[in-house]
Amino acid sequence: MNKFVVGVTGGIGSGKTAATDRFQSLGITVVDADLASRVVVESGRPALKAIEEHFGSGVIAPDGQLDRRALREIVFADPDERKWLERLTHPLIAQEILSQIQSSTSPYTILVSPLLLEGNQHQMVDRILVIDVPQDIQINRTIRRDTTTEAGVKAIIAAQMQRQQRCEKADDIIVNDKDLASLHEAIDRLHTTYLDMANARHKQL
Ligand SMILES: CC(C)(COP(=O)(O)OP(=O)(O)OC[C@H]1O[C@@H](n2cnc3c(N)ncnc32)[C@H](O)[C@@H]1O)[C@@H](O)C(=O)NCCC(=O)NCCS
Ligand SMILES: Nc1ncnc2c1ncn2[C@@H]1O[C@H](COP(=O)(O)OP(=O)(O)OP(=O)(O)O)[C@@H](O)[C@H]1O
Repeated sequence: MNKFVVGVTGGIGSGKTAATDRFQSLGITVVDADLASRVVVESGRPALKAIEEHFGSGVIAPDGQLDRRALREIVFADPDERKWLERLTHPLIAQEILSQIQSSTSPYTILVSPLLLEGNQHQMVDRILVIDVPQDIQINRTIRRDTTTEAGVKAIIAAQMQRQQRCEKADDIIVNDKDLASLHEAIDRLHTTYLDMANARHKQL
């Protein structure tokens, strides 16, 4: 792929969305794996039918849509069920992501994904930016944002790559432990660097 793509990752509640909202306000197209994961299980899609057959009608809401909360409780309590769901949805999510990247016309493109480094998605990116936070901040911010418990957040953290391992794979790291203004300053600096890298790539072509 000749587009310059920056992958942004980090654990749940680390601030990926807060970071990528800033890139978007700078005019950069943001492809979001969490949003792509919703598209592939919309009602009427074959994946939703397969999920209903496997997990039963308890994961389908009265309006026919996926009951995300019900499925979340099952898959983060049982790694085998999570793996089953990932085997079904990850190839579809990858297709959706690739088509969105191909449609991007901004100077470079951001792919934001909680699982960028766990599977194959990192193969779609040229550079990896990790949004890193200490675990106590990660848990507190997620509880404040979602109606969830500390145990619920910890179950998801346990299904994700460990913080140190993630940081070892990063080209760039932002430690998001201060206010949003500090996060924005760090993003603005990286944006200049990424524009230079994307320009250098285009000159080579
Ligand atoms: C289980 C589901 C239905 C729960 O939906 P819900 O709306 O409650 O949560 P949402 O999708 O917004 O995810 C919240 C956060 O949980 C974490 N998370 C989601 N899926 C996974 C997973 N398979 N492994 C580890 N962490 C995950 C991410 O940090 C994500 O940002 C949903 O997360 C899902 O379909 N997951 C499987 C697909 C997947 O792996 N998505 C991750 C992006 S590729
Ligand atoms: N620097 C910051 N200061 C204060 N609050 C912040 C900061 N960064 C993020 N937040 C808040 O913390 C919460 C989690 O951030 P965000 O939603 O961006 O995380 P995320 O990594 O996208 O999470 P998920 O993996 O669940 O999608 C949000 O409510 C966000 O507004």
